[in-house]
Amino acid sequence: MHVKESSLLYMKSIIILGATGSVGLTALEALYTLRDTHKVKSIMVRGSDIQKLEKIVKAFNIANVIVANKNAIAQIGNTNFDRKVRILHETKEIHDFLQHEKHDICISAISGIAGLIPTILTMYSCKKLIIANKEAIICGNKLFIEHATKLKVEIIPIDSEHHAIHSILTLNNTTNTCNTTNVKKLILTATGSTIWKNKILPKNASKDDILTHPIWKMGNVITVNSASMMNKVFEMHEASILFNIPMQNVDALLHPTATVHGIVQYKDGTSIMHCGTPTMFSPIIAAILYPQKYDVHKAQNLQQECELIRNRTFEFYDIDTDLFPLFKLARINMTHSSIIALNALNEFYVQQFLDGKVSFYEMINSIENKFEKYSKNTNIQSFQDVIEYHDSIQKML
Ligand SMILES: NC(=O)C1=CN([C@@H]2O[C@H](COP(=O)(O)OP(=O)(O)OC[C@H]3O[C@@H](n4cnc5c(N)ncnc54)[C@H](OP(=O)(O)O)[C@@H]3O)[C@@H](O)[C@H]2O)C=CC1
Ligand SMILES: CC(=O)[C@@H](O)[C@H](O)COP(=O)(O)O
Ligand SMILES: [Mn+2]
Repeated sequence: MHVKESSLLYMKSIIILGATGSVGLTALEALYTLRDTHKVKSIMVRGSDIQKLEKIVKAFNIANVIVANKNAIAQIGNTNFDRKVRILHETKEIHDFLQHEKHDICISAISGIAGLIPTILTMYSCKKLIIANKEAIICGNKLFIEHATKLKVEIIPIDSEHHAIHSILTLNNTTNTCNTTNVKKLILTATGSTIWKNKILPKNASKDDILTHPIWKMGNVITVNSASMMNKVFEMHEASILFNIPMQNVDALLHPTATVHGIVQYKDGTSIMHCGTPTMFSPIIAAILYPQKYDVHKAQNLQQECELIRNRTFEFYDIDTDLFPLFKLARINMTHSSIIALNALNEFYVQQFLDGKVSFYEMINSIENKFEKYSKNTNIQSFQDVIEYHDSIQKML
């Protein structure tokens, strides 16, 4: 047998949920680097840009393409998809496929609660979950972790701060068990986006201000969430759920350069900080290869990482709630249903903002005011309950 053939036998198969997005494209970039050992077999998208989709499918020779938005299917008829590509668009066939088609690794990178059910279903057939989709984690909450535990799915976070914390908590082992025994606090860093950089009060913030991030190039929704600081509120819950640490022991500090991504403070008064160039390439490739380590010199674009801390000043500040009123919500005790309500309100008003229907300031005020009204304690026992509760909140808006 030729060497090439024998290595094919060990090719790891990948499914990317949200392959056309910012995280999805970076994941594809990482997987291109690993193309001798990893094969992108399936992807799921909404179908917003069929030409982009077509390019990806061709470049990676992808076998299965799930398109969630049925209206996009009509456009696919006019494109050059190879006839061998299987295109799935009916809800039942999508669900069956996700639940039963075997993949070695799932990269969950759909934005919003729309990623919850696909991620949950994939856990039946794929045992390594690399996840960026924080809304799925916080809305699924303890049900999400119980589901993964029951199905023996290994979860590896790639949200940059959670990747940092995960790297610290697994420093002394290779089994993906996070050691939190002597942990006092988990601290996430926040850039503050342009709001902090240019000290713009929310009242004066324009759409251009908000959609230009000084550090990260991301999808629109998370870019807005970053500027409103809702991203950090979500991420604190995400950390609490993933690492099984009470919210009182999770904190965030403003750190404008995003050189340090996460800090673990121990009971003995010492802390470990995790630094890295602000690019999602690092968490993604680390998670794909975990527990093996990636050799940074293999990737041209990460050479600078060696220079990361030379002549640097590391600044950390408390998060100012005059600039970021929504950060007050990080200090409120939330039930499972109130987190779902908060996400539902946020998804609704962020979309209104992106559609030009409300200003950034109105968006923030609406989320804050409506949260008081809609955050009732409702019993959530299943993923179905999560989706129904989310939908019921959005119907009232
Ligand atoms: N961007 C980043 O650097 C980071 C992102 N995250 C998190 O990762 C997730 C993805 O973020 P990001 O990549 O920025 O988002 P993008 O908006 O750039 O991409 C979203 C992706 O999800 C797909 N999608 C959207 N809705 C649906 C749906 N209903 N069904 C199927 N697919 C859908 C989109 O398909 P289509 O293109 O066809 O619309 C696209 O592929 C979010 O939860 C975000 O908070 C976390 C850390 C960093
Ligand atoms: C890359 C990543 O992980 C984002 O979630 C990032 O954290 C957004 O930046 P903010 O710190 O500005 O929210
Ligand atoms: Mn993050």
